[in-house]
Amino acid sequence: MITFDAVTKRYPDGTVAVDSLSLEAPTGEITVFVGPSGCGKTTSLRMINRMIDATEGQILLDGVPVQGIDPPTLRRGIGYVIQQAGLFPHRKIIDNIATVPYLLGWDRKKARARAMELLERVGLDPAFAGRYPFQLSGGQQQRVGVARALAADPPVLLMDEPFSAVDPVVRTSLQEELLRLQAELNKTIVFVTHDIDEAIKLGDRVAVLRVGGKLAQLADPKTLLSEPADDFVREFLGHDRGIRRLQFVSTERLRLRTDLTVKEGATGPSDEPWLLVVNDAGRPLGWISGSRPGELESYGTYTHGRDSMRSALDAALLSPSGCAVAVDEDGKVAGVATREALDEALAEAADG
Ligand SMILES: Nc1ncnc2c1ncn2[C@@H]1O[C@H](COP(=O)(O)OP(=O)(O)OP(=O)(O)O)[C@@H](O)[C@H]1O
Repeated sequence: MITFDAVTKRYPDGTVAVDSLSLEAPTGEITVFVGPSGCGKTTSLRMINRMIDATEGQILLDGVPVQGIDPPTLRRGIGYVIQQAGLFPHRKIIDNIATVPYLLGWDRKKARARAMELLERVGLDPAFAGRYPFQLSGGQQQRVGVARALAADPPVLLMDEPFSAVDPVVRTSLQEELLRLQAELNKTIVFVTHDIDEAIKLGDRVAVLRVGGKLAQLADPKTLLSEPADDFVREFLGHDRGIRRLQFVSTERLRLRTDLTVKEGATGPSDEPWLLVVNDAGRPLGWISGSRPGELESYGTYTHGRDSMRSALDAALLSPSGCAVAVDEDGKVAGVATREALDEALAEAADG
């Protein structure tokens, strides 16, 4: 566990970057620091591995004050990932990943074997091992940055806006990769971002900081969205706070109709305005309407019980029928969530 105990950082010019910050980042969880530019996120993060020293108060690692640990020893147990990966441009990918094991005096063969293992772990082709950073895309470099931080298997990982320099699609896949890795590795992660969506997606706990380095709220994402502590947090969460809350509402209890699907080629007259056509394997092909029986219209799917109500609503909005297609883990149609069913679920979510 990482503990901030009344930590203040005053820079020599008098700027108070962090003001009496007290919070805990529990072991095995992702704690996200989020807030507007200049609110002290990076300063807070860097005080953990002593790249910056606190002016007052203390930071404890499993109860031990970091001030008492010499920085090289401290950093051996703390992986650090930054924006744009910060790879050594003249070193091959494999040697970039093996940087810390080399520093720790591992033999070359063992360090390289570890690097190869990590390359695969972060979802990269082993063939990249012999390339140089400039021969990789930004997203791939970022994965190498994560692999490098994990190389010596540190219990703590500090991540400073690691995904903010890549496009939104790559960013989403990096976020998912991190969550997948974390489910296996259970590191204690402190993650800095200015993007509230990223904070909500990744954080077990989210610390919202305001300019002046003061903690505005520390809560799990669901609580943050439903009970913002004050106007600053409310505003920072943005106007679509309600929609975001749906991310935490399960589709398990969403009522499905199974009488609105027809096999391909078996369509006949129906009283229903829309029917969903499925193939022999039970996968969706498209909607047909009574008014245009020959044409298959687009549809949106969500995985029933696994995806959230936000996904179900998104799926409904992608279908001209206004209904969401519920599929199982194999992509087979489990049923259809009609507007009425979605309405009921939304009313329930608003109550709860
Ligand atoms: N070396 C320094 N000397 C003086 N002031 C500094 C120094 N480094 C940072 N600051 C100031 O401290 C405050 C907090 O900076 P910090 O980089 O921690 O914020 P941040 O929340 O990470 O911002 P951003 O999202 O823009 O990176 C800012 O007002 C910044 O200008």
